[in-house]
Amino acid sequence: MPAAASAPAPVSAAVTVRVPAKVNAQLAVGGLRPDGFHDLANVFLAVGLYDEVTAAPADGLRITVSGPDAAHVPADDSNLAARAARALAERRGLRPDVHLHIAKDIPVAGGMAGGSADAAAALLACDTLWGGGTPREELLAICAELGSDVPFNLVGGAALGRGRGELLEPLEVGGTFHWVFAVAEGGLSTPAVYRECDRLRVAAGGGATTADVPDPRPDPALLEALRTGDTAALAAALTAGGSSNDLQAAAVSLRPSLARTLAAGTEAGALAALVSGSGPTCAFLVGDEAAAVAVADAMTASGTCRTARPTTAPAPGAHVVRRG
Ligand SMILES: C[C@@](CO)(OP(=O)(O)O)[C@H](O)COP(=O)(O)OP(=O)(O)OC[C@H]1O[C@@H](n2ccc(N)nc2=O)[C@H](O)[C@@H]1O
Ligand SMILES: Nc1ncnc2c1ncn2[C@@H]1O[C@H](COP(=O)(O)OP(=O)(O)O)[C@@H](O)[C@H]1O
Repeated sequence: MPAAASAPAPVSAAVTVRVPAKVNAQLAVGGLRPDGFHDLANVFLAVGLYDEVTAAPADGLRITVSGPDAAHVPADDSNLAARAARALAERRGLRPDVHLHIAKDIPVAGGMAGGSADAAAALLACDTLWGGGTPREELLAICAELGSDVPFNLVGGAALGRGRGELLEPLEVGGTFHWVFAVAEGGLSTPAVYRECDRLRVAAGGGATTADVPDPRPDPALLEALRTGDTAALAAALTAGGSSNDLQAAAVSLRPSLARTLAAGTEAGALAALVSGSGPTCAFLVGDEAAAVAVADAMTASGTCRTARPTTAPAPGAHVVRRG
């Protein structure tokens, strides 16, 4: 293999990409696969909490992080943004000479795909800094190698994720939905929550593998509610059969205090309450902006979360917001 070249003369001094968090409107979890992943029907919805990743030319690869949760984000090679820059540089035969600064606003280890978001943003920022031109399909393939959620963070909006979540079909959304996110103190480990889901299934008398668990399927009523922008219908679909999130029971089992957080949101007037992905962030669907502010205030006052953030969905995927 030829030696890696220095990065081409950058098109600008720095490129900043904004990238959204996500909530899983539905997370149907199939059985444990031989490769350690679970097949999913993952209805991703990008929400308006954002990280920004700035890529600037440097000698070697450097990571810095700012924001209230910065201390909980690794600033070394294990950072998903660093892994994204290395993966792209390797494909393009370049040295990963880049300083990545992550301005972090997405809760860390909160079930909102913050690390995946930074990986997608770093990929787009580096590609733009290094002259662009990597085909979208290739960027998506690199995203899928970095993690199951990363392709969705690149595309944003709403999408159905099949396979382990990386095989995306865009979904139509017919309106704006209002949400409040109750951010917990401390995170939950995604693999630990999947393991707990398997453990609970076995304890309930079933098995946990693909042979025992039915194929995960998207709920047609939930997809229709998204398509028509119908908040009441979405609330009904989110709570049908308890929760549209198959990881919710596992997250609550590992963090029993989440039951109180969910109840506090319902008491405050939320139309639906669910754990966001693997948690521990809890997501509350509300009717409008005024209700979002009221529920966020009530959640903060309830003492059942660290902070509460009102926002809307869908949000756009990773996109360049500044150059130079
Ligand atoms: C649960 C979800 C829901 O969108 O996200 P979070 O709520 O954590 O953000 C995702 O499935 C998380 O995706 P992501 O965080 O990208 O996971 P990956 O890095 O690909 O995998 C980390 C680990 O999670 C487990 N995993 C992940 C995806 C999947 N379909 N099945 C799994 O069992 C495996 O143990 C895997 O080793
Ligand atoms: N850029 C990053 N931002 C946040 N966490 C990161 C990042 N890179 C690696 N991590 C690691 O990934 C773990 C999961 O973080 P995150 O993606 O925010 O949560 P989740 O998988 O629950 O959505 C963190 O505990 C952290 O150690």
